[in-house]
Amino acid sequence: MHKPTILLITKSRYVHRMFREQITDYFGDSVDLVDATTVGVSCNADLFLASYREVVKEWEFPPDKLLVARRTVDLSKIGDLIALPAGTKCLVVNNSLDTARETISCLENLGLNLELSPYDPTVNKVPHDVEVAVVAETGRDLVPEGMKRIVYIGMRPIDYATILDIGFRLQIPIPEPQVYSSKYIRQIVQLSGQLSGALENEKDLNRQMDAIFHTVHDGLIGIDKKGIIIQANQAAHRILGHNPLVTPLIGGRVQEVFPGVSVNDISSQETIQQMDDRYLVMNRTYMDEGRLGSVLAFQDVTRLQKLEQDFRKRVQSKGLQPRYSEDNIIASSETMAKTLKVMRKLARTDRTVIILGESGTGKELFAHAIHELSDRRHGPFLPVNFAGLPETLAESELFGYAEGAFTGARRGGKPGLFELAHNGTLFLDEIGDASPSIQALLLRVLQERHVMRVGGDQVIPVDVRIVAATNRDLRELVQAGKFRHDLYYRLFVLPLYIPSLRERREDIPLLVEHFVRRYSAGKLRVLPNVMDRLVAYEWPGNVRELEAAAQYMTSVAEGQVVTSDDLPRQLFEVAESTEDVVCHDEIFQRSDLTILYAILDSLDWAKQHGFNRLGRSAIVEYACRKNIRVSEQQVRNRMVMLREIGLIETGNRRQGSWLTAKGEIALSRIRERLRIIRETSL
Ligand SMILES: Nc1ncnc2c1ncn2[C@@H]1O[C@H](COP(=O)(O)OP(=O)(O)OP(=O)(O)O)[C@@H](O)[C@H]1O
Repeated sequence: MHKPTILLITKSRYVHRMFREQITDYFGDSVDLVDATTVGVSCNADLFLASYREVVKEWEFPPDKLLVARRTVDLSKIGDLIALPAGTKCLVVNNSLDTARETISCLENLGLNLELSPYDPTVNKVPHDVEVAVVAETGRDLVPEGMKRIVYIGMRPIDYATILDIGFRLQIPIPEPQVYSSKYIRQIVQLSGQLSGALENEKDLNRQMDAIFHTVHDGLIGIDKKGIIIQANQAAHRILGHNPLVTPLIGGRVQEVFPGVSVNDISSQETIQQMDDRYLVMNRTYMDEGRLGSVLAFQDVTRLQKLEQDFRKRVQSKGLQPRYSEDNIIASSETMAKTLKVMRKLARTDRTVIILGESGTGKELFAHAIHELSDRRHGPFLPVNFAGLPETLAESELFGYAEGAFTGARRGGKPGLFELAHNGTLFLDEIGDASPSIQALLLRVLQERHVMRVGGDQVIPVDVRIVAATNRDLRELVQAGKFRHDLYYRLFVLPLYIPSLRERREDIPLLVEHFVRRYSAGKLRVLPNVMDRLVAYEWPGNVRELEAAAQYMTSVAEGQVVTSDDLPRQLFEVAESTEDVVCHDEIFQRSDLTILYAILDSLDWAKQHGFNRLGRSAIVEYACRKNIRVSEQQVRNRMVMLREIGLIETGNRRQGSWLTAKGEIALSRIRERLRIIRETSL
């Protein structure tokens, strides 16, 4: 399994080190971290994580791969800042003006009652009345002279939302997100504890707490010793669904606002509490052992829990699904070698691919291989088969539905396959069977690259690669008015044709051996005359039918070999009539086998390239290109013999020859024989 790589783009090595430590804390060694200062920014990473916004002006990134980390402040380090008298003028020093401004906005978000201004290291001018420098991360050496006091607030860590974003983008599980979010709550509570120690009376405490309380995202409630709420921030009102002007929390009993939760049992140890159908992470810190009351901190983690559940489900379903790669495609024929070569090229383009071929030729196998060879291989691969999909279900399967979209709709709605395949590949199998209304919806999403859930009003952008497949003639369906021509052109970007098994009979022995080995656990082998019959058969159901035949033969065979008595019924009829041809052992023993091969192969080449027939001189030229030296006379003699045994035919007026069905079979047998001779003579 490929390990995703994150390229860290930071301005200083301290920040780089902190990013590295923090990401490793969360994701362990499931990601590789690379430093942009060592490898440069052009490296082929799965995600570019930058510590500053202006990075986009410096380099061009694939937009879906760049993430500018949102940063927060380390709450455990700002105790000294809180203890400063209200209104103190401070200079915030960072290694650039922009980062200093960012730090200020983080501190202001905490509601600190200080006058903070950024320090510009390039100007080096300090307002005369400022005596306190607030130093974040890398500004230590830049503090201007004349400062009476320096307050260090440490590194600004990556915020939790960014960590989640990284996990989702790279599809790596994030262990127990709620534990990390509650770490944050614990810090807030510790801070409140520090405050209570630093401040003497309840009035001061309230004033300072007010400052911190209002802009943090966690619900905070100050409770007096009798259990009455004396302070509550906006987040607490929002989380509990109280309008502070209509039903303020202040003055109420704490127990009443948390129905079903035993508030008295909550301690400084954070716990997850269920309140109706929601989940809250809560803890409570007693100040001065409860004499000054307590602070209850809480956060609504219903969404996080749901995200986590969805994520796990997704990872699990991904894990349960068989994933095939190119290695699972068994083939030795030249035709398939060419097909595989084209597939590898198409796979790397990220464009829509449509796989065409008869039923059972391995189209789904190829779709998997394309995904595995593409840059999206770490993302999901989701198949949807339109042949068996009832029209009534198709829309909600593909696009999901919003909560309350219809009676019985699941709470919170359900994501559709397009959403789930985000950053991965969606395999639209049997696309020719999609109903007209589904075709219209597919067209829209392929044009607009976003979806809207059924009954929803939100536009959800999706980054999905489409691989479609069909065994029907789509062009014919378009002409018959059964398939939209605009969708046809959207899908028909990169077609990949998978040849039928009878067009590549050389693959048959290899496939038979493979499946017989698999279904007999290596105990059975196939007799040569049985193999001849299998090669001669037309295989209308292609590899799927061959696999089923192997299952049948290995079930009925006795002893260690598969005999002609073990062949499935459909093979009896055809095999009898062609056996005399393919068992021409004397052909294989002939010393001029390569000449016979050159003649048959040239006629096969002609057929593949749309020529109905080929003349003698063209056959000689073809043989020459294959390094087989042969005269026109020699070709003429051999062609007489091949005509007599029915492998080729020649037009009445002798204007060229072509390969018969028997000739095709003989050719694949000769190819196989030559391959064995080549391999054994090496
Ligand atoms: N070249 C191959 N090597 C090994 N197994 C193969 C090969 N081609 C097909 N198969 C197997 O044959 C079966 C049918 O293949 P698959 O479902 O990919 O065909 P398909 O073209 O998608 O069929 P349909 O059009 O009916 O959906 C599968 O079990 C697949 O693993």
